[in-house]
Amino acid sequence: MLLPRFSKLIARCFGRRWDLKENVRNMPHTTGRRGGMILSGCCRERLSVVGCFAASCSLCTTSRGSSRKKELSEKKLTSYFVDQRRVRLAAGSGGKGSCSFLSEPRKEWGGPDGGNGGDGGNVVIKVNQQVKSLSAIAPVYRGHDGQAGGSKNCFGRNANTTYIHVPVGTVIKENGNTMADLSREGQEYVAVYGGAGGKGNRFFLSNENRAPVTTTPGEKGQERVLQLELLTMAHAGLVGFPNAGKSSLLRAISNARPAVAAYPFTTLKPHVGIVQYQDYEQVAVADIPGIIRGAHLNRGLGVSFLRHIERCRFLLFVLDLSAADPGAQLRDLRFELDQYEPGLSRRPQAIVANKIDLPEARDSLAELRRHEKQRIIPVSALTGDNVEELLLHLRELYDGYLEAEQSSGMKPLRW
Ligand SMILES: Nc1nc2c(ncn2[C@@H]2O[C@H](COP(=O)(O)OP(=O)(O)OP(=O)(O)O)[C@@H](O)[C@H]2O)c(=O)[nH]1
Ligand SMILES: [Mg+2]
Repeated sequence: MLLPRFSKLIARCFGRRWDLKENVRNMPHTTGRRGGMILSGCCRERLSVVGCFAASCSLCTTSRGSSRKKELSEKKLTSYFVDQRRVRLAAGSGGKGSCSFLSEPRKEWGGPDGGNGGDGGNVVIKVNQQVKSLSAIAPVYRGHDGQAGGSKNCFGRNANTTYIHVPVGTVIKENGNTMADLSREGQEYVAVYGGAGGKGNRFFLSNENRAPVTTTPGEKGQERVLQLELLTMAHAGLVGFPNAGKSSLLRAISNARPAVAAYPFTTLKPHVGIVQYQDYEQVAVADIPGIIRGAHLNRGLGVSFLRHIERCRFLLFVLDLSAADPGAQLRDLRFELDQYEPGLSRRPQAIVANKIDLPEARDSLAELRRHEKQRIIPVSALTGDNVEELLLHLRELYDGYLEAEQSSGMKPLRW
């Protein structure tokens, strides 16, 4: 019996009688087991020292009320944006044919009855609007194999198709050649075909051979290695140097909430914001990570994000009026775009001169206007000054795009 022995010990430690029945719940660090009491090692010490603050003692920490929810590691909090993936695809093989002969009472030579195998499953790449990046794409996909044939002329079941869900705007390439451009919701591309099922011995029955034992195995499924590339789908792309205020501008004109901070390369993945007009037209604007001089040589974030500009129907060059030479910024941006794809900088565009609220901005704007013939829209993403002019110009660009698409018989991209 443990209880009387511990009551004596406790009473000796605290110099007074300890009524166990009343103080069981107040007793420090005790756990019950079949009516008896056991003390943890650290709590035994506590009885003699009075006061245990060992952090490793879970019972003590609980009694001090300091149990906090375990914080998530930084790794778990970070969401990765993946816009490129290489996948190996193998379709399912066909099921093998069966070799069997019917044998029933009074039907000893019932003849061959082995069924054919089922076809292997295809692997299909399908657009799903809920998927936003290629991060969930596995490196290898294997289709299901067809079921083998059975006796009594039972055919094996065809395998189900394996679907790989990708975001809108995924381009499928093989050895650098574009195989498919999935730009509409629900669009599918059969990447690899499953093998045909094998033949059972019933298939080989003929007048010459009344008892064939021949069967064929199922065909192997097709195998391919494909590159998946995600190109952000948007009408307009915000192109500018780091810190020019692209994310701030997207916040000012849409409901998107990309991070804004006073250091370069705050934005590390493209964000798409939707600008809503009163006639229910919606223009998608993409905030592309900052581009610096030499981006085509992989400086800064490199060419990886220039790819996203490729899909934008028109461009909004965002210049920082607080920087030394905004004209040079514009020249560098155009140069980088042309290095990536010749003629990319000549897409329909608007030049947005940001940070007009700053005192030095007026001079920079005048200087910029002197060298640039094109229309320049001065705005302040921070205070919202003159954002209306930008919205009107954006709508003009959008209407121009709709007209161009309709006149060429194409279906314009609508959000
Ligand atoms: N005064 C002023 N500051 C601005 C304006 N627009 C943006 N900023 C500031 O400029 C800094 C950079 O803004 P961001 O919107 O993060 O710039 P960004 O172009 O998205 O930068 P990256 O994501 O690094 O490419 C932030 O401190 C903003 O508060 C503006 O119109 N006026
Ligand atoms: Mg940004």
